[in-house]
Amino acid sequence: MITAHYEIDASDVEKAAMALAVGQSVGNPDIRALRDSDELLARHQARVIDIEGGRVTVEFPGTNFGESDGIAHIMAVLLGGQVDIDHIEGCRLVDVDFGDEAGRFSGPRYGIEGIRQLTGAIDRPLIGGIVKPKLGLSPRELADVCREMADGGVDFIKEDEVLGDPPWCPLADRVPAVVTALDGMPTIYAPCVTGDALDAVRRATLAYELGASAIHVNVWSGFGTFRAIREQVELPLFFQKSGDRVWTTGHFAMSEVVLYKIVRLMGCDMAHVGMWGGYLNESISALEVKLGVMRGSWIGLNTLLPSFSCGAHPGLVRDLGERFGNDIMISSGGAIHGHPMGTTAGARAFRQAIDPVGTTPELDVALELWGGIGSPR
Ligand SMILES: O=C(O)[C@H](O)COP(=O)(O)O
Ligand SMILES: [Mg+2]
Repeated sequence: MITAHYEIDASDVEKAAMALAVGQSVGNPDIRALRDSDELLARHQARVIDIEGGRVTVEFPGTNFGESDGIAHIMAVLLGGQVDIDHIEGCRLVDVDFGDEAGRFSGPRYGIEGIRQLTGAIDRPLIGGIVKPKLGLSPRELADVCREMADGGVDFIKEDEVLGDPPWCPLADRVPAVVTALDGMPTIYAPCVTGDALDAVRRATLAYELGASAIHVNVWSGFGTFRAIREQVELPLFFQKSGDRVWTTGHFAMSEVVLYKIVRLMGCDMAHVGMWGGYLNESISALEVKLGVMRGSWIGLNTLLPSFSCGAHPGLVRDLGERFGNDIMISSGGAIHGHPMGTTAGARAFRQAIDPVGTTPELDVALELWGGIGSPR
């Protein structure tokens, strides 16, 4: 059984809730068919079990889900046809208990602990480096950028989400170039393989064969694609959220709790969580809710490492760690490559913000440029 919690906007919430339950299980929300026997309805019709104001809880019988019905099918049931009913003016999927149906999903292969083991970053926030310029680099230049970031001490590198498989920097050429450049270094490298399911899985497999040590996929690939890669490619998987607000805001949407539950269920090991400070300045409470979903104990699954980015700079590092704990990654592109002393210095400044040893000229320059340590709010 799957239990879904909704916030419904309708003049008649009871009618809306019934329309949702019936329409998303047995049939037309208004008209019963001749074959709608009592027995069939008892077995398959979703049940409205609670209504409090606009908050509605609906149970979907487990028998409605076959073993190979993945997240696409489940979401079509939980957040599908109700958007096509006029008298339901808004419907937000606030939370989901996937019940026994969660058992078909494997969750993160590595989790936070696994990522720590792979990188050797055991007891501190991790630092991620994002390749920038996002576009326009040749494989050789991209490899140089990655090497410079690794020299500066980043634990993880991802290509930015707008890098696909262009002819001037194809995946097949750039992955070996970067792998060679990072040879012997502990840094994890995640090429971006965002694409339609077929292409994303093919590209992830190719990246694995060419020696990549992680995989980066944007939300637009679709949740099932993350799961397919998780099952077929034995590498840490990074979820990049840009685009998520299309699904989490508006009259018909899922909450971020649901989003990150799905991301964890699909088997991602690291996920872009948002940012505190920077050009995406989310509230502490909203971030803590997401962190709870990613790092809290949940149905026996491995945890998911939250990656803060979108305007991160060294002046924010200490506060991020103090506020949200060690089990985070802080990822940056702009403030690494925009450091006046260059990319390696930019990466080093982030590391110095975590573990300052001796003099810290790179950090000092960064703090001068982007602001000193101090809470964003
Ligand atoms: O993909 C990301 O996380 C963003 O592009 C962040 O990049 P920035 O550090 O340049 O803001
Ligand atoms: Mg980006």
